[in-house]
Order: sequence, then C-alpha cells, then structure tokens
Amino acid sequence: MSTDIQESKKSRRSNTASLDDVCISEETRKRLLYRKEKELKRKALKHVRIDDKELEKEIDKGVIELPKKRFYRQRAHSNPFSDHQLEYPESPRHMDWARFYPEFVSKDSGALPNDKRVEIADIGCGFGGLLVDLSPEFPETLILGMEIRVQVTNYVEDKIIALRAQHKGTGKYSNISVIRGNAMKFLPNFFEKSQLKKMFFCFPDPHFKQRKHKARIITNTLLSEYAYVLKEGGIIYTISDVLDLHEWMKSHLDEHPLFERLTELEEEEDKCVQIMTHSTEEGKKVERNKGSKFIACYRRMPDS
Ligand SMILES: C[S@@+](CC[C@H](N)C(=O)[O-])C[C@H]1O[C@@H](n2cnc3c(N)ncnc32)[C@H](O)[C@@H]1O
Repeated sequence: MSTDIQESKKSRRSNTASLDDVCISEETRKRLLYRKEKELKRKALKHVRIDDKELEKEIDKGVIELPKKRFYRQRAHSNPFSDHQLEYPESPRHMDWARFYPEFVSKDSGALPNDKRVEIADIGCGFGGLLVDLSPEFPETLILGMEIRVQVTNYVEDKIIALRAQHKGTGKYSNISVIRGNAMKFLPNFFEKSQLKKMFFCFPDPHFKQRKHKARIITNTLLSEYAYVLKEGGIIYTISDVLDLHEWMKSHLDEHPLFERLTELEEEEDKCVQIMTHSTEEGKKVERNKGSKFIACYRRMPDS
C-alpha cells in the first residue's frame, strides 16, 4: 500500500511534466491533471479496508475529498452496441466481489461469506445518487451500480472511496460499489440465476428516434435476461420523465409472462420508490425543470 502511494506520487510528477509539452487549453490541462491525479489515487486506494494504516494517514492529511463532477463530464450517450473493450468475467463464479466490498470480507477466509452477494443493481447508475441514498436503507445488502461511461464510473468510484474514508470506523457506504459494464450485453456474466432482489432503471436513455428504439434498455429479449438474474418476487423499478419511454417500458413489461405490475398501493408504500423518485441526479434535474416523473414497478413471477 505505501509503495502504491509513493508510486502514485512519482508518476503524478512525470505526468505533469508531459502535459507541459503539449498545446492544450488551460481548462483542458486542468481537467486532465485532475483526472490523472484522481486515477492514481483510485488505483492506490481502491479495494482497501478503511482501517488500513496508510489510508488513515492520507485521510488525516485531508487528501480524501469528494470528487468534483465538472472534471468527469463526458458525452451524454454511449453506444450500447459498440465494443467498448469492456472487461467482464467468464461467468459469475470468476468474479471477485471481495475487491469491491472489502469491509465484508471474512478475516479468516479472506473472501466474502457465501451468503454475501450483490442483491441490488442500479442499471445505468449515472453519477450514483441512488446508490448513496440506498446504502443506509440496506446496510447489510451489497448494492452495485453498473455504468457504461468510463468517466462517470470513475466519478462514482471516487465518490464511494471518499465517502467510505470520511465515515471510517462506521462501516457506512461499505455496501455500495460500482462497475463499468454494458448491462445490455454481459449481465449473466456478472450475476447468477435468481441472484438479484431488486433492479433499478432510473431515467434510462430515451433513444427517441424509432430506428434507435432497439437501443432502449428494456426490450423483450433483455427482459428475459433480467428475469433470469432476478429471484422470484424480486422487483424491477422503472422511472422516466419521458412519457413515450414510460409507455414503452410498461407495455414490454406487461407483455412479458414473467412480470406483473405492483398495485398502486404497493408502489406508493415501497420505500425504494420514494428514494428513486428523489435521489438520482437525473431525477433532481427533472425536479428543477418542473418536469413529470412516471413510475412503474414489476414483480418477477414464479417460473410456470
Ligand atoms: C440518463 S442517464 C441516468 C443516470 C441515473 N440513473 C440517474 O437517474 O441519474 C442514463 C445512464 O445509463 C447509462 N447507460 C446507458 N446504457 C447503458 C448500458 N447498456 N449499460 C450500463 N449503463 C448504461 C448511461 O451512460 C447514463 O449514465
């Protein structure tokens, strides 16, 4: 760990030098430097327990601050069909989740206990507001955000590192993590059959044009994959400010034999509905613009 931090400082110095040699605007230079510095820190600090001595020194120096969103901006859309050189495990058995939730690792075995698996997934988690708000509601449940955009994933990862560090000793935020991934391609590589209790689809990309509808994250084929990773009684939560997309998600879920809509009362009383309505960054933007939010939640039915 200490070697990692020394390496990170050394490499930070050499990267600063190389940026001096190229012709870029001051703003770009600042953003690149910020990203590089955060990347090095992320590499050094991620996947460590918060009681680690070296990390404590960094925290005491006040180095672990919340990331600044403006340095992580990137194009709003990422093509879910292109090959992003994403890393994904051969199968869920090949996934080492211990690195993502180090506070839950058993000291004896050095691994996560058998009953500790990701059970809540926020698909297309964006800047991670939902993860942060779900964390205290389900402190013993492992929650994962999956996000396709690199810089956005980096932001969420840096935010979780900072939050864990700022709340060291309390265990807070140790149950949330994020992974870069394309949920439309590799979900069964990450999750076993019937593993998940809840899946969130908050303000998914609307892909307005008809010829782009196939890129929507809810389709018949994808719903069958979601049904595969969800356990019976598990719930899919959807929310959107785009009525057309809401109707699209509803009609596909209504038509699918393995999903049934929650009753109005069930939706009203579900605390996750309250949380997802107000906690995501897109949801907050919709609120600021006085837009509408359309919600539909569906239960995974038993296999017939
Ligand atoms: C409009 S944003 C909503 C973000 C967040 N859920 C919120 O409500 O603030 C949609 C997000 O889904 C991500 N996304 C789109 N397709 C994806 C895919 N196939 N797998 C994972 N993430 C995806 C996008 O990069 C984007 O961050």
